[in-house]
Amino acid sequence: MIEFEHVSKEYPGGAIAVAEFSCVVPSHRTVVLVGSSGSGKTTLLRMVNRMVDPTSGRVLIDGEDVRERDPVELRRSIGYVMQHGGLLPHRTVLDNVAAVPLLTGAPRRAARSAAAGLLERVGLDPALGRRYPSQLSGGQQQRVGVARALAADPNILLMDEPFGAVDPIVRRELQRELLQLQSDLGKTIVFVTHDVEEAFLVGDEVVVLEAGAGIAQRGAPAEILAHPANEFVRDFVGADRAERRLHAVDMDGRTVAVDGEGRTVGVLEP
Ligand SMILES: Nc1ncnc2c1ncn2[C@@H]1O[C@H](COP(=O)(O)OP(=O)(O)OP(=O)(O)O)[C@@H](O)[C@H]1O
Repeated sequence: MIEFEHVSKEYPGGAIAVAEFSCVVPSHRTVVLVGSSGSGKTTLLRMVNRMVDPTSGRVLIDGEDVRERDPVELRRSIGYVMQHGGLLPHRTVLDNVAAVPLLTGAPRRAARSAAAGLLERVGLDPALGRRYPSQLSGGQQQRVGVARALAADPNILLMDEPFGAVDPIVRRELQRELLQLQSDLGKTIVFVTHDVEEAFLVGDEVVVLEAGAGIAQRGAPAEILAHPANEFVRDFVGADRAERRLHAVDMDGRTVAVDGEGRTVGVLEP
């Protein structure tokens, strides 16, 4: 479990990125922080692995203040996936995935064979392990980023716009694969995105942020869509958009769902 307790962050120069943010991320759940650019999402994420220390307030992991932990050891114990993969360009894919286990003393052979297994787990041919990151597509690089984050078998995964740099079709595939992975592995995931559709797809819970990481609403996707807390959330999640407004139409004994633009989007199960 991760707890943010009244955390604030003022950067040198006076930018208040986060103001008094409190939130609990339950173990084995995916909580998505969604908000527009500059709302403080990355700052919050980086407080968990101490890449950013809050100006005030605390972040606790399983009850322990992260400031009690050694930052390097803490970072190695938490998986972190960045938008552009963050892979080391001069290391092979396999060595990128094995990097943290090697740093923490795993034998080379075991680390590499575990890394090959992780490549398969994220849907890549282990033969790609011999290539360098620049010899992979954007989607493949993101998969390597996920494999690398999983390599130390962390309980916590931090994902910062992990699929932001790939085309929409690959993005959809990666999102689905993450859901599958999560149903197998049950990590505690904090996922940052500015894309509401992505937030609703991958999140067990979604936290909609305003400027300064103010919580506009927090809840399951269905709760937020059904009962947006205010105009800001209603607008942000597009609750009134035509494709979200479905109605039922009888069609020869079956009921089909039709959206606000008249498009048939599915059949309701009896
Ligand atoms: N190192 C820094 N020094 C000064 N100001 C910063 C620093 N990092 C972030 N900020 C400011 O803090 C605010 C929040 O930034 P943050 O990156 O956390 O937002 P975000 O929601 O992740 O944005 P994006 O979606 O654009 O990545 C912004 O106004 C940003 O300019």
